[in-house]
Amino acid sequence: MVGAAVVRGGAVLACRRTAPPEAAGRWEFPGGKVESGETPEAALTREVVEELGCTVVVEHWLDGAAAIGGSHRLRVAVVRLDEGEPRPVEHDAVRWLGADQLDEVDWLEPDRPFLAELAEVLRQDRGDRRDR
Ligand SMILES: Nc1nc2c([nH]c(=O)n2[C@H]2C[C@H](O)[C@@H](COP(=O)(O)OP(=O)(O)OP(=O)(O)O)O2)c(=O)[nH]1
Repeated sequence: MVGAAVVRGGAVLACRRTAPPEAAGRWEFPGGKVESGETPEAALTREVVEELGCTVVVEHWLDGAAAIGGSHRLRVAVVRLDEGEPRPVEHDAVRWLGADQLDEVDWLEPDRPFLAELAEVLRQDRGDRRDR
């Protein structure tokens, strides 16, 4: 599984799931399964088009991988918006969260190990903007 941390202006786009019932209302990175013959980067950009209707460019992968269930693992990459404005297709809400707001939503458990490094990326991103 791959997840996309869409970063813009020091904030990341968190998306609220609608299914299955035990995950509905909880927050995640847009993404999904890497299909056979597909690179993780291609899977990520495909899933973002499907779920948010916009294109992204993969910047870098965050450290580590989180176990999902018994047999899957989740990797998360920082991505940048390319064409279009993200709008939820499958999710019922999206929120832009700054570094200090990441704990304001109830993330799916496998996403949590990525949040500390992501907070650093967001702080850096905000700093870069101020310098411009
Ligand atoms: N997309 C996504 N899935 C996550 C995250 N964290 C996490 O535990 N998961 C789990 C929930 C699901 O069990 C599984 C991904 O399911 P999914 O429905 O989004 O992906 P999929 O590829 O099966 O679905 P689809 O896009 O092909 O319809 O990974 C996350 O940040 N993003």
